[in-house]
Amino acid sequence: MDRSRPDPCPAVDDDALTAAKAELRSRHRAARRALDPAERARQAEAAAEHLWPWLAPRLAAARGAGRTPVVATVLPMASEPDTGPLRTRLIEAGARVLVPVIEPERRMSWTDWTPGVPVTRAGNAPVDEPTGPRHGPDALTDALLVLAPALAVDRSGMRMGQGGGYYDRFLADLPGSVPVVAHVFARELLPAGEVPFEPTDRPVDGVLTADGLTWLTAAERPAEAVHLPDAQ
Ligand SMILES: Nc1nc2c(c(=O)[nH]1)N(C=O)[C@@H](CNc1ccc(C(=O)N[C@@H](CCC(=O)O)C(=O)O)cc1)CN2
Ligand SMILES: Nc1ncnc2c1ncn2[C@@H]1O[C@H](COP(=O)(O)OP(=O)(O)OP(=O)(O)O)[C@@H](O)[C@H]1O
Repeated sequence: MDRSRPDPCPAVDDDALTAAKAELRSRHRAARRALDPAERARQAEAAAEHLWPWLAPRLAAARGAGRTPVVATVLPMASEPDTGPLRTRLIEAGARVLVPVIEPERRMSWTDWTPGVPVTRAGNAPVDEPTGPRHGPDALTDALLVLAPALAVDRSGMRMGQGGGYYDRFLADLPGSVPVVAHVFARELLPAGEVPFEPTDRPVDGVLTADGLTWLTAAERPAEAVHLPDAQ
């Protein structure tokens, strides 16, 4: 996957960047809080449905080759896009589902999620984490997909998360062969250049919303973003 950064980097100083991120975060958090739970549930089903035509053949191919396909996602906070329907499908398709655990120094490890797995609330963020064995980033070296949380992402692939830098650090070391797709609400997919970024930020390859799966940089697609809601 092409993970080159958009160029040129916007010329903003650190304070302006921090302020721009804070403003964008508070705007998107407020919009998320206003979303009706029934609509959130509908959107979770729709997002899983849109991802499936791309994912299912890859899951089947891995299984056919005797491998257990690995997909990373999250156990969502109440305000985030729900990943429940997708996780259920993944387990039914024989995938291994890994979700993050917060570690010191803003690092993450990964644990297996299965239906009914015991979870505990993270110490310093409102997220649940399975209590089972933890794995380092190597568990995702050959992953089929990393579905990354974000508060907003723009069409150049720059994502803005909750502000901890957890995913930034993780993605910086992830092999470029693993596709990274940001999972957001449709209104959080913004025009290119609207998400402020730092040199440590690494663009995502695609964006999943309830409206479709959008690839931003994959080699087989044109340079500009292409919307493929029903991609096979
Ligand atoms: N579901 C999920 N798990 C995740 C992440 C994430 O973004 N989503 N993370 C990705 O880095 C890490 C946790 N990082 C986090 C860091 C800060 C806040 C935070 O400040 N949250 C706000 C509340 C946001 C809201 O409810 O809308 C807060 O506590 O005020 C949340 C998660 C690892 N696990
Ligand atoms: N690879 C890295 N190494 C060291 N510091 C980093 C790295 N990536 C990001 N940071 C720092 O982490 C802090 C938070 O970054 P940023 O605002 O981009 O987080 P985010 O993308 O919103 O959060 P997350 O990645 O957890 O979803 C910033 O101060 C940033 O400089």
